[in-house]
Amino acid sequence: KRRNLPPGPIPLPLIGNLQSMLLEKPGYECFRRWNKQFGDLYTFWMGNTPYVIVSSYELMKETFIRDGDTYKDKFPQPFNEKFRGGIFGIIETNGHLWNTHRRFALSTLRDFGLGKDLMQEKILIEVEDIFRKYDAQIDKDMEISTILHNAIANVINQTIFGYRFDESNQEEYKKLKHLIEFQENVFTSAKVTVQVFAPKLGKILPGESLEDLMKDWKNSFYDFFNTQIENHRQKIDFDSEESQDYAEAYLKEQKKYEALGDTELFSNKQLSNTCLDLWFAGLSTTNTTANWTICYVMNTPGVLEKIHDELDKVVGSDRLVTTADKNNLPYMNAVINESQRCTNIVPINLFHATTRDTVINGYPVKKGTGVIAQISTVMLDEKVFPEPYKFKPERFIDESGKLIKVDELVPFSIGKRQCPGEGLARMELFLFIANFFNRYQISPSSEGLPSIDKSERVGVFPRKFNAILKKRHV
Ligand code: HEM
Repeated sequence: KRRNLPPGPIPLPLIGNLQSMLLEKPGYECFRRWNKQFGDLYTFWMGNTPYVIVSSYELMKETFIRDGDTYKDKFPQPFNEKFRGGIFGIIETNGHLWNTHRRFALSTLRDFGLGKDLMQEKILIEVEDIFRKYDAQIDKDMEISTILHNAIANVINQTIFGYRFDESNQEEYKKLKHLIEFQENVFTSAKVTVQVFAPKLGKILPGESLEDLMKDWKNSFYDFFNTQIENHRQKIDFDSEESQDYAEAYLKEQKKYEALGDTELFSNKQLSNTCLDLWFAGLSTTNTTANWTICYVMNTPGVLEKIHDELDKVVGSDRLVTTADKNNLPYMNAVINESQRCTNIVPINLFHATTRDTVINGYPVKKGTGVIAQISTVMLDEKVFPEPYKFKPERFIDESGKLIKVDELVPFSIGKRQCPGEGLARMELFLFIANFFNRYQISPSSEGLPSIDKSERVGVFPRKFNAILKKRHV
């Protein structure tokens, strides 16, 4: 089976090369090594399945961008199909279903004011809310990450279902947070990773089966999404032009399609799964990045002072920082860029499949072969980012103090599947982080600095940490 594929590390029976990823946490170091050993293109085996790894920006441009249609499908994962009861949503679907729903999600996000003031207003309500919560504990040793998580959950839930998690529904929020943490802890363990990606080996491992582990968790999530959708269905006014949230917009679109006799494309199952995709993809990613940004800044001498210097020159008070300030805050943007690069949330990107027979770097690659744009190693390439494990925002600033655009900064991936939430995520990261540092001086709690060690788990997850905040403008 290996003969015609680009050469790569020798796979072991049943597990393939998965063990390297699991042993070298958080999971990208083996890919960096193989990149040096085999070059920009090699084959990595997850269980019995080969994936062709594209591992330089230049080759990604040639494949995923210039020949985007060839790389736009997702490689089917039986686990996902079992979990969802079919192939639904945006992340896992292909063809017309995927294309229609991706476009619908993008245009709905745009209608909700992404790039305009409407979305900013929603995020700034959350910024003011976290200020109230942090202000109540000023000068005390306090937990930083939960308040931030609640705010980011509010932005996505407001966008999808039109309401926030405030004092009145904290129980619901806590339950959801618990489910997300369960996913972050259990579903990323070595055993579960083997069960998902090397199922033949996974089946013979002792302990709970994947199905048993998944059952309650899956039911609780779908219950939440289905309840929200049912509530919307009961309240919806199909005659109103404007929609308040994604679920409402979807139900209206569903009605239009039904009137044309199509009950498949905008189905109920597709709605709950699209909500699941947006909710998950929108919350964990943004929260993890924002959370690590604070950790990196606290751990890197000199950065906080530079952030404050710039904010004092440009903002100069405790007024809210808005997107209108963004272009005047190059250092702040550089901090966020560097944080996205260092946080590097996906040690291995999502699994694509070729839509036709093709040739990459002279190797014939058959239609339906797994192919991955290895973005995490591109962002750790020392030729582009010297001392890649060091947090150095200056690498994004030129001699005249301007922000430099570096093509190899690709946290949102590239090509036809590039993250559709990028605009929202960027806006959130800027508004939450710039406002946080503008309002507060942060210092370590009695427990010391938050950890930036990633060697405990496969994957990158938010840190729980305490710190002491003081107001900078009194
Ligand atoms: C810092 C924040 C975020 C990062 C780093 C991030 C990163 C990514 C990456 C690497 C992919 C995989 C692309 C590929 O298959 O090549 C992706 C896909 C996706 N993201 Fe994000 N994302 C973020 C925030 C968001 C937000 C806020 C949303 C929703 C509002 C979102 C929704 C999605 C969806 C639906 C996909 C699947 C797209 C498709 O398959 O067509 N993401 N994201």
